[in-house]
Amino acid sequence: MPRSTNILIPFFTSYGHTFALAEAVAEGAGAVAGTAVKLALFPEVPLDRDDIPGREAHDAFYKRAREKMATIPQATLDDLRWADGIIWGTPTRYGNMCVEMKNFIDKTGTLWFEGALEGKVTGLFVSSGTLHGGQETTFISALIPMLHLGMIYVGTPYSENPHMLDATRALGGSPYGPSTLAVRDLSRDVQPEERAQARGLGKRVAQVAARLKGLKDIPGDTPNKIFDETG
Ligand SMILES: Cc1cc2nc3c(=O)[nH]c(=O)nc-3n(C[C@H](O)[C@H](O)[C@H](O)COP(=O)(O)O)c2cc1C
Repeated sequence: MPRSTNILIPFFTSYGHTFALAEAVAEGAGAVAGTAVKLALFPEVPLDRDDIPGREAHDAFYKRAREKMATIPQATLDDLRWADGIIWGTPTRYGNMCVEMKNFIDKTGTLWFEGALEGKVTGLFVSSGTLHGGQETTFISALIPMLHLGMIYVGTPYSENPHMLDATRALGGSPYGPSTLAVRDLSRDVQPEERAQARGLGKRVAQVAARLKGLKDIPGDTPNKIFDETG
């Protein structure tokens, strides 16, 4: 019997918006026959947080998100080995990925050395506070380590996401991937179009990963070992 296609969805969320997208991504991937899906949280990096206005309300969102995610395990490097496709989720932090995701990526040196992630399929999803707060820079900057690791990036096309052409409403989502907006007081819910785009990414990555599974092991002209000749 053929092995299933394994899709890992590692993510971080402070207040739950990225988690809501992660659930939709998981739903989309899980709808593809023969796919096993695992959600996993990047370990939290403790920060000395400043006392921003509205801290109490933010803390309530944080606590509620932790309750909802009580059964979700922490992401490990073995999860990355297990996966045929990896769909990463991050809140925007100053136009970039969150420290939790970067911290996790920076532990993948051995996997990079082995080429263990080469040929795996990847995608991203993002939550930001505001529409122009750096969603696209978050996607593009987070894509860079994926390419260093040799992964194959999958985005979300216009044909499946017509809301991306509707410039009259503040909706997340771009060809780079699904996204949502939390707004300043965190009160905005993920919108149906954003959820559908997240499901679409999950489905697309699962389908492409199923096709490309084992790509790295197909014999070619170039040995797949980074330091074979250079030492
Ligand atoms: C340190 C910090 C930096 C942030 N930087 C940005 C930013 O550059 N642009 C933006 O739109 N939102 C920014 N935000 C807001 C977060 O993106 C927002 O809280 C997040 O999308 C909520 O997602 P979550 O519910 O999954 O945590 C920042 C938040 C924090 C705490």
